Amino acid sequence: MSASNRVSDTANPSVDLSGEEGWNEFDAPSLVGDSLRFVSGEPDGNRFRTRYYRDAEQHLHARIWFGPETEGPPGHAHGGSIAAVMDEALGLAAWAAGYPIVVGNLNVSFRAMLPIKKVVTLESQVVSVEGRKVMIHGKLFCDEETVYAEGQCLCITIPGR
Ligand SMILES: CCCCCCCCCCCCCC(=O)SCCNC(=O)CCNC(=O)[C@H](O)C(C)(C)COP(=O)(O)OP(=O)(O)OC[C@H]1O[C@@H](n2cnc3c(N)ncnc32)[C@H](O)[C@@H]1OP(=O)(O)O
Repeated sequence: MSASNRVSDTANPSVDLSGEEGWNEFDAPSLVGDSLRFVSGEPDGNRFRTRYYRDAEQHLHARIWFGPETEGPPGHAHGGSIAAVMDEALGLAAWAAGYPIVVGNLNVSFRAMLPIKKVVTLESQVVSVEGRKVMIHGKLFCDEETVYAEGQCLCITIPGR
């Protein structure tokens, strides 16, 4: 990487994470404290910037900026960065729906390369609850034609929460 690229990568761009009409901002830290620091801990940083919302049906959505420090393949997000976002957001979706969980199993399908320095949308849905097993599905996309990743997340409720 050239020195000039490095300079532009460390600049602090302003990023628009605003939601859609009908979405209400969701105060995730008030629910789960510091547990979101790994992905969401640096709101002005160059890795991820995230903002969570819920719609009228209480489904969790997010606007997520994949910054230059998420890079894997040149110009595109590292698969692990996408998996980390899925882990946090789909786990949080279960918590937001009232299930205190940890993630037991997470499958991520990488459908298209995700350009860095781009804001994408995550949507999620609780698809089933059987005993302690809560299944959440989600996808990362920028429009109907462009889905970057899909996730299926099996969450297991933890006792005493
Ligand atoms: C402490 C929390 C603080 C706040 C956190 C805020 C989070 C914020 C948002 C989150 C962001 C971050 C999110 C994160 O990063 S969470 C961090 C990453 N996840 C972990 O570290 C979890 C590690 N694993 C465990 O702790 C245990 O294995 C758990 C608790 C998951 C289950 O062990 P436990 O001994 O308790 O239960 P059990 O073994 O009797 O199983 C019970 C049932 O579940 C089924 N099963 C279990 N595992 C799997 C599996 N892998 N695939 C398929 N099925 C599985 C099992 O068959 C059984 O089903 P059934 O036989 O009844 O039908």
